[in-house]
Amino acid sequence: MTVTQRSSQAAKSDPSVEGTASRPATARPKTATPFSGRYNPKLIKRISPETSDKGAALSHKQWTRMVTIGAIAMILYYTAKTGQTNTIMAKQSEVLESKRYQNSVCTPSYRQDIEKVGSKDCLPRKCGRVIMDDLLQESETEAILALAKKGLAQGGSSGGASILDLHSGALSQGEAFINVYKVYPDLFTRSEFEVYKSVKDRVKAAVAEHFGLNNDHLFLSHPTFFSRITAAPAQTLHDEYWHVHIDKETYPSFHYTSLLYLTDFGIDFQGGSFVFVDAHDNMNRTIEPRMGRVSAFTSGIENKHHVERVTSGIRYALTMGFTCDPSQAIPNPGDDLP
Ligand SMILES: O=C(O)CCC(=O)C(=O)O
Ligand SMILES: [Fe+2]
Repeated sequence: MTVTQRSSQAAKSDPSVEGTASRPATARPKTATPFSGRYNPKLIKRISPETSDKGAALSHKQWTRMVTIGAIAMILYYTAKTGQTNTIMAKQSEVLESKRYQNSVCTPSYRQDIEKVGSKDCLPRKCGRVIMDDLLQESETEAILALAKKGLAQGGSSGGASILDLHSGALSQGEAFINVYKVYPDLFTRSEFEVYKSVKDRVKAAVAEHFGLNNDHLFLSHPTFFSRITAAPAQTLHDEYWHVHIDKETYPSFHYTSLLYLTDFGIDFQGGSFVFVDAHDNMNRTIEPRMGRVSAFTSGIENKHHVERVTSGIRYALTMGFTCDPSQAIPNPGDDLP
């Protein structure tokens, strides 16, 4: 699947989201045919208000009122039921020409945690989230996807979610994990590790730049892993990726989380959107995965999120965690190759 094959449709409506416009991935052919019924604008001039409702059981005005009341009632019903409304921060079908971001206030405990374990140069200028579509080249993303596919093909969870951690070697197999380096010591090449390191370095520098950190005081941390998600039913708790969570609680060393998407929502898989669950304004903010799209966010309570269940196809992504705590830093995989 190449970038140009992806469909296009740009949308940006959340006023709290900042950043630049996007461009459609490709031009979508105009397929809409004019509506030929009585509300076709071309017909309006020919229908006078006096004659337009002649013979109708309900007048135009009454219909409009009924439809409006019905729509309001439905919106109120769903909002009251879930308490949340939804907006899309980045659609799969749009290409962000530069970063799109949303700032938020850091909680005191998040800042205190960084102050306790790391440099003050690792404190964010602001908390929040950012999405970038132009950080990596298509060839790099393709190489990373090929690496992920090759590694994950050697194992695989019996449920819907498999992981491959190139740092520890953990690879899902059945209902447990194997160490891929023990079972397949020569699986990955030096050049594969090099492209992985180069992508990681670029993402890390972009995280440092966006949040206003000194990159030398930010470190890659555990767990950093590839995920492959299918619609297969979960067999163990490891397969239940869809729960709402806070990364700082799930992965205590994380201060910043980044995600690199390797396949496309709506094309390679259905479902599987990433959703920020914002309590301050009862809003769910969705990022639709797009190949090569990078998102990053501060890992505290301000960025509660979950992944929607994948309903078909295969979703590949790379989760990379960054910490301010030098004692939690992990080395690059392949550094010990002869
Ligand atoms: O794959 C994603 O989009 C997010 C994964 C996630 O939330 C996590 O690994 O903590
Ligand atoms: Fe997460």
